[in-house]
Amino acid sequence: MSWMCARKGTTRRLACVHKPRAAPSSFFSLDHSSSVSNSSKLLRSQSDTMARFPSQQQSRPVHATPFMNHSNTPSDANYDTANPSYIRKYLRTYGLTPPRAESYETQKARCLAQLGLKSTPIDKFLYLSTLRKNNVHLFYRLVTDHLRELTPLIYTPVVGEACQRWSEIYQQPEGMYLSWEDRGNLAAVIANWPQPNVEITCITDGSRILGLGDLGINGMGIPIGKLALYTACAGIRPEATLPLTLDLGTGNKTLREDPLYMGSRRGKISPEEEREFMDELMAALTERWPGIVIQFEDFKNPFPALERYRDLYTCFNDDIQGTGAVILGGVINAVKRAGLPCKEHRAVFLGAGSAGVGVAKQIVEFFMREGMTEDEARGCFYLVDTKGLVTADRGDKLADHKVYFARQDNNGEQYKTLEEVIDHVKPTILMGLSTLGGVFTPEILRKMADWNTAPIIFPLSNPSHKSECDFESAVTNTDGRCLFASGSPFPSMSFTNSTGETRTYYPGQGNNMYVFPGIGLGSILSKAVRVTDNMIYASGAALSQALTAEEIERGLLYPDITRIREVSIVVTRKVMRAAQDDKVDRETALRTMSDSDLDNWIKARMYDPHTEVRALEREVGHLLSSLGSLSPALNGSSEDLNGSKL
Ligand SMILES: NC(=O)c1ccc[n+]([C@@H]2O[C@H](COP(=O)([O-])OP(=O)(O)OC[C@H]3O[C@@H](n4cnc5c(N)ncnc54)[C@H](O)[C@@H]3O)[C@@H](O)[C@H]2O)c1
Ligand SMILES: O=C(O)C[C@H](O)C(=O)O
Ligand SMILES: [Mg+2]
Repeated sequence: MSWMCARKGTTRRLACVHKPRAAPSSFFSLDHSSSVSNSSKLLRSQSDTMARFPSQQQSRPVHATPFMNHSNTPSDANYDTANPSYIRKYLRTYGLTPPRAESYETQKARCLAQLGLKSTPIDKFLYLSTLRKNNVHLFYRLVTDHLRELTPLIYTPVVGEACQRWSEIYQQPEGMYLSWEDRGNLAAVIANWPQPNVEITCITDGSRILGLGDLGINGMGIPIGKLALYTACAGIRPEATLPLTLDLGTGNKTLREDPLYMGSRRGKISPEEEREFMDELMAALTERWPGIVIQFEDFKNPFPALERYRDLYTCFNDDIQGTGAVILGGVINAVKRAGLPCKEHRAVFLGAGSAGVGVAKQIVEFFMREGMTEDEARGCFYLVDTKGLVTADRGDKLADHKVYFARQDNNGEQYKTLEEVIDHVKPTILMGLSTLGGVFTPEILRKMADWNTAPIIFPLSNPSHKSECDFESAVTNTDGRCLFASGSPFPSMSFTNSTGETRTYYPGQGNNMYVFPGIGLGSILSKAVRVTDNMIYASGAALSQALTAEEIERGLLYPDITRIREVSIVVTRKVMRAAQDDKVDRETALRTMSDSDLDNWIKARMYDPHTEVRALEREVGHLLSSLGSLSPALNGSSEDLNGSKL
């Protein structure tokens, strides 16, 4: 599916113009002099893309290695109070932590108690950031064991406030910043990243952070938060992730005038300059880490970059494609529950941006797979932007990505407001991807309930206060009949409907966090040379099938969030199968593996923070026994006091 070629039948190929600038020899006085070279030029073809992968590329290691922090010294995770004494001695941290080797449960109890002492969400966010820095394995043990409670603190909604206040609350380096001023030298700057084996990066330029607008480099919270979920939900090792924020200027004048703002004061660079910068960036990233998966996030206009790079690099755009897939998963289930055939659905989308168009296109694909023609499927969609219903004869120049959905059947009439559009369409599906909190008013919700037995209502804008309506309003104004999913989490609620039945209602969280971890891991493990449309679709379809009987019984549209790690394995497998079907996988030996063997193979490669100390113990044990020097003085076990044997 070509995002920039919205007019049917046209295929616009963008010329790849890349003019690397020579790095001044004095740019950095570092011993790594990998400035942009000829070999880092934008790769031009599939065979070039294949050539990026060394033929002997190793499978990712299953064993644990001591975690290295950003200055390439042993990180504070090596001071884990769960480490038994002989590990502390091996790591030379013996004596530097209190003597007792603690169980995970004890550690977690302390962390949760400390977290409870923090009174505001941002204080909790900062506490967790510091914990991740101080003891990465403990942080992930805590997060994976308390996903429901902690995800909102490290991701949406709290990450939204963290981004708005990033330059005020900044405490420590946690990712990489690349500036327009660094152009020509991006490879040299990237060489500063201390981790040698990066497998995935999440990149933003901060220009559309959630529904909060242009936040410039303050958007760094997003790549950090997303990559934390890659680790927590799909087990990509923390040190294999690179949060990356581009300082390409900001259109946010308030930020530029804020003395604490940590980015450049320039206005946003032009689209042409951005393209030049991105060309160099993509080449530099893949030059250093040939197998890297590149995820674009929260760019204001992400369509040109996706179109330009999708066939050249292993990359995807989470807001267009990840969101499309996750909502596809929820819609497949909602359509089934609503009981209407696809062809009888009419979907109104408030918001015709990256997410709106990305979601609509995935559902078109679903309707087509259910037997409709492309024109019939497309005809079910009514997109609304700031100027009203997107029509072909509206009189303004439509952005390329909207043209595909422009209505031609409006008989010259233009519908300017959401209310006018929904009265005209009487939709069965109402989607919100507009950044306009509360715009699905009680009146609109009641109309949806009048027109439909089971209205599908997905207010998907983030964070919570940008949601087009909250769960309570949707339930109460539809008499509990809506099929609901929101981008940010809402609590479940008890409600008595008009027939006097009281029950608990559970909101769905239609957030791309259900799919991007699996898309990323599937691409890494299959060593995909590209991320294809089938891989994206497969992630959403897999998600729709991942519910248990009990979850279906509870009326859920998405699996319970506490099962997300388990669900990510299935999503990963389906993404890998789609990569195999499309023959973009390089780990071809996996093609003949059975599904259950492949699941086990995936699982064995997932980072599990609970087994890190045990894995380290095994590694040190093997090392010492192979040296024949496993002396009693080096023995020890958890919950022993360590100090007795030196
Ligand atoms: N739930 C998820 O997983 C998920 C994923 C991606 C994006 N989102 C959310 O979706 C929202 C939109 O993201 P995007 O990337 O599409 O942004 P975008 O800027 O590309 O698109 C926003 C769209 O909303 C429209 N809009 C804005 N104000 C409007 C108004 N007053 N009336 C009518 N339309 C209006 C714009 O015209 C545009 O079409 C954000 O809040 C984002 O957080 C959610
Ligand atoms: O970041 C999220 O929570 C989802 C999505 O990518 C967004 O931009 O809102
Ligand atoms: Mg996003």
